[in-house]
Amino acid sequence: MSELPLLAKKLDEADELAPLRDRFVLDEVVYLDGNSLGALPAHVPDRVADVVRRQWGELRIRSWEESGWWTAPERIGDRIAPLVGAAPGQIVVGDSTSVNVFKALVAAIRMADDSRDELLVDATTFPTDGYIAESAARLTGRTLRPVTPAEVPGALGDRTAAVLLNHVDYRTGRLHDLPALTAAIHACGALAVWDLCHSAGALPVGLDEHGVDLAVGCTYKYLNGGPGSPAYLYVRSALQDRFDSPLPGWNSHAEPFGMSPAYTPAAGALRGRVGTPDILSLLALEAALDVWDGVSVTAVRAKSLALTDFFLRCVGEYTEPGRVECVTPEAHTERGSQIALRCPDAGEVMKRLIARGVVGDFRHPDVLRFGFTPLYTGFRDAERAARALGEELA
Ligand SMILES: Cc1ncc(COP(=O)(O)O)c(C=O)c1O
Ligand SMILES: Nc1c(O)cccc1C(=O)C[C@H](N)C(=O)O
Repeated sequence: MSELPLLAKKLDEADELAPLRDRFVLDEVVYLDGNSLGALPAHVPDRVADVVRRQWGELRIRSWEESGWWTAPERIGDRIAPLVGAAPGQIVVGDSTSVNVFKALVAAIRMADDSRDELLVDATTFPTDGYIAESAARLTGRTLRPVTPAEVPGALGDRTAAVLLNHVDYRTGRLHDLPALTAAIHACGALAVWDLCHSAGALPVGLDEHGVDLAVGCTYKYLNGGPGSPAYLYVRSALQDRFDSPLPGWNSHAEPFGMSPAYTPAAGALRGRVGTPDILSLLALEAALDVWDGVSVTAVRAKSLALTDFFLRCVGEYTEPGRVECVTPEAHTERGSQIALRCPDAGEVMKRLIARGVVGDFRHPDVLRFGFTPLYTGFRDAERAARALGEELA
């Protein structure tokens, strides 16, 4: 009889973050897919109902001012800022990650010296970043060069205008060295643009500390903003005056209600805004961010590593050796908040796991992906998932 179930129980009992689970709507399912869609914070439905019934239903147009709708993109950006190590005034929320990748890349190229004609992109990236980078390069007359993050230092040079990288790889869960890569990019005179989709809310990012130039991220994963909740754009304060948006919509105008035919950009991160914000999603996100009150990202990171270590230990005990290959690095300095296991029948195995109440996801062609969200995932969840996995793989 394995001692792991008892150990899991003890680890849960000693876990200071365990009570946070009550802030979410969860059931008996072991939910290891918060790296795709975060769970629903329990207070969000009532808050959204208030936005719909009172702010929209009763106050109607007055809500742009009285309910703070107009300033929501920057206000909510300031709520996200401490989670990614940014001082206030550098993040605006709105649009999708894809759209923000576009804004960030074109703006970065416009800030770089004209002689720099290359844009480097993570060759292993979540596809949307690669597609958008290709279009940004084509529109600006630059050459797109896909390279793996490990190849970036060797690929940098006088020709590099900007580099787009993922902090954590969506497939393998590998955490890339943001401080070192940003420093290398700066040493060659280029701009560093980071996609934080798989790191924000799971581990410390340190945007200001490491001098990141521009960053984007989604809010529906570890920030639990809900399906399709708006993404965010970070523009380092020192660069804001030079941020020349390729999508200069009226919401980014210095005087939006001046209705001038001439465009004058607003000061600060507001330049990253485009058109009318998606208020319902934005305010659902704002409510969702309340779950972070009193929670430190450092504590979240410590639990995330403990959870993924424990899950790997359970998989090691419950699964026949060689049946799966772990593609997530073992070193803590190289691991995000997910474990990715490779096996040829991953698609079928994940279907069976989901059918028995263990929800992770399958990533083409052969990866089983298990995301660990420290705010609501426990050690018993990790043990149950590994046990079910071992049985399905047997
Ligand atoms: C690294 C990364 N970038 C971007 C996206 C998605 O972008 P969008 O929010 O535009 O769908 C995802 C996930 O969907 C992702 O994992
Ligand atoms: N954004 C998603 C969606 O709209 C539907 C299904 C999944 C997603 C995801 O976020 C996938 C996720 N970025 C991934 O890492 O695979």
